[in-house]
This record gives sequence, C-alpha cells and structure tokens, in this order.
Amino acid sequence: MKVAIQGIQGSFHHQVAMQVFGAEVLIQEFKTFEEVAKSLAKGEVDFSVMAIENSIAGAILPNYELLDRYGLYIQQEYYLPIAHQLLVLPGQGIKELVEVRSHPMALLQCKQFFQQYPQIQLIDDIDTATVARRIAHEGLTGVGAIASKVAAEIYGLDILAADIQTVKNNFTRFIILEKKAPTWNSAVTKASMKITISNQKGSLARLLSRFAEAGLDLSKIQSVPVIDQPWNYSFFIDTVFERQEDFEQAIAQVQSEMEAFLLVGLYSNQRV
Ligand SMILES: O=C(O)C(=O)C[C@]1(C(=O)O)C=C[C@@H](O)C=C1
Repeated sequence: MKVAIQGIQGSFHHQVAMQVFGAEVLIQEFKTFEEVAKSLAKGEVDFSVMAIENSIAGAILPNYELLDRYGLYIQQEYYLPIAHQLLVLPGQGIKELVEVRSHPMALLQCKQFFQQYPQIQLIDDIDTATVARRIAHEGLTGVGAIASKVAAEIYGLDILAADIQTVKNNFTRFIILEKKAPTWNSAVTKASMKITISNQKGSLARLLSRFAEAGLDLSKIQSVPVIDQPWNYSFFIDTVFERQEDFEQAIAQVQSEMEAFLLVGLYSNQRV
C-alpha cells in the first residue's frame, strides 16, 4: 500500500502514516500539500495523509481548497499530540542562533517562545524534519529547527529547548484521504460535508438550527471563499452523531436551504 505525505522521515506526517498504516507501508514523500493531493488524484498512491487543523494555530485553509479541487474524500481522521523541540547541531547555544526554520504551522505553534529572543529570525521551510536533516547533513551553525524528538534522534541533533509549543496540550488533526466517495458502515459516527447556501438573511442560522434540532453535534464549521463569486462563501461542516438516520433526516430537512451539497467523508469520530 502506498501513502503520500508532505515531508520526510521524522516529520509529524510521517509519524501519522506509520501509526495509521503500520511500519510496512510504502511512504511517498512530497515537498508540498499540492503535490500530495495531485499524486492521490492521479492514482499514484492509495491514500494521502494531510494535516487540516491544529489546536493552537487553527485551520490549514489551503488544504480545504485542495480537497475540493482534486475531488478527494476523507476516509479517516487522526489526532496526534504535538510537542515541538528546538534542535541544533551538538554544541550550539541559543546565543549563536540567528535563524530558526520549520514548517509554517510549527512556527505558529511556537511563536510565543521566541518573543524572548528577538534576534532570532523565524523562517518558513518545507517541513520540520527536512530542516533538521539539512542542519545535520550540511553542518549548519547559527540555524535551529523546530521539530520532534523523533527527528532529533534520527538526525543526531541536540534539543536546546524542549516542548516549546505555546501550550503543552497541543494536537493536530490529520485526515486520511482517498479517491473513493464515502459509503456508510456501522463504524460511522462523523460526517464532513461542503455546503453552499444562498446568501439570504438568516439562511446559515436556519441551516444550523435544523442540524441542532435533529440532534447533530457540530464539531467544526469552516467558511471558505467561493472564488468565482467574490464575498460568497461555502462551509465545510463536520458533525458527530450516533445514528445514520439522524444525519440523513437532518440533511433531508435542510435540502431547500442549500445551493450545493457534497459529502466529503463518513468515518468514525476519533476525538475524545
Ligand atoms: O512539518 C511536519 O513535520 C509536518 O508534519 C507538518 C505539520 C502541519 O502541517 O501542521 C504537522 C503537524 C504540526 O502541526 C506541524 C507541522
């Protein structure tokens, strides 16, 4: 089985791919989320792993757009606890650092820590582990990486500061994507959908109250722009429920409020 990820061994995506699919899985590494989505759309891999939201930094909005544009569906979700370490070449001290590089989402999660070090420039890079590997392979001094403990071990770097994310209790929600449209099975307790509603007074409020009346728990609502209609929005909505009938009944009731409806995923709720 082949699985596409953004990043390399030691990245958080790599850890999720191994935990979800097992150590035997064939991992295809890419530099961008766009390449990850494209490889799945072309059928070069069976699944893709993609971070969609972090509990400190929020949603990765461009990834919603990729789901849509490449016609991909959510097969599973996975919540990974994220602890970030400041990694350097052995022997380097904090005073020597002039820049720290990492994935933009990782930098956002550690912004507060660096307020005490204004001399350090924070620079977006490909992924956490790629920076760690580059520091190790090129013997870079003056440069730090924000990455995991696993990356520190793999690439032989020192942990200069541990657990530097703004709050200890930090999670990233990953989605496992496939090309196949969702189908029901007995494990399904969560649905993701993309809904476009007519821009009329109260239409979103009506839609949401119908969901509440049907007993659906809305776990996430994310607006995304409709790009060919400036200032109009679609909504990615996640709901958690116990019975398939409750979900189907709610959707039937809101049909008249919607201009477009796409079921993006049916899977088991993993949030505890
Ligand atoms: O750079 C990595 O290690 C990643 O797997 C990327 C990523 C992300 O896309 O959010 C994954 C989890 C963390 O939130 C930080 C970075």
